Amino acid sequence: MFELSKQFRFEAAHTLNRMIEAESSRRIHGHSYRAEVAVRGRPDPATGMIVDLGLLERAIAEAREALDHRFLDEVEDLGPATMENLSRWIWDRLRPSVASLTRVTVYRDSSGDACSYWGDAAAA
Ligand SMILES: Nc1nc2c(c(=O)[nH]1)N=C([C@H](O)[C@H](O)COP(=O)(O)OP(=O)(O)OP(=O)(O)O)CN2
Ligand SMILES: [Zn+2]
Repeated sequence: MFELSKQFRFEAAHTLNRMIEAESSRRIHGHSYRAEVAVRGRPDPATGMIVDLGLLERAIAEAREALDHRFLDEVEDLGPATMENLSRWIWDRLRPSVASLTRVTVYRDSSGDACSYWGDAAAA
């Protein structure tokens, strides 16, 4: 079994309703995010690839375009702009074109935060 992954970065603003640090979180503020998209499988003997990284890059480019330099509160279907919802949102966007998708991880390196999503089936 192999895991192949690709990362991308995006900068975005959001607000958040929280029980702690409530006032500063409700103000519009921004973060630098890094996301990692992973597929698992065995390479096709003919191509030597699980999936062509170029196809992964195309799928990522569409998702990145919808997130980078955006106000995340306005991104359709995202809900509250948490790392949990971002990882699920990226999963939902990529899954139709990347069948072997197994994990999406969103990082906020400046604060050491990370959140991974393996799809709802993984919870069962
Ligand atoms: N379970 C979660 N908890 C929190 C999330 C989240 O996505 N999931 N997000 C936040 C906020 O985005 C908050 O703004 C982060 O605050 P903090 O870690 O204090 O980061 P800073 O904005 O202070 O740091 P920067 O280095 O400027 O990014 C909170 N909780
Ligand atoms: Zn924030």
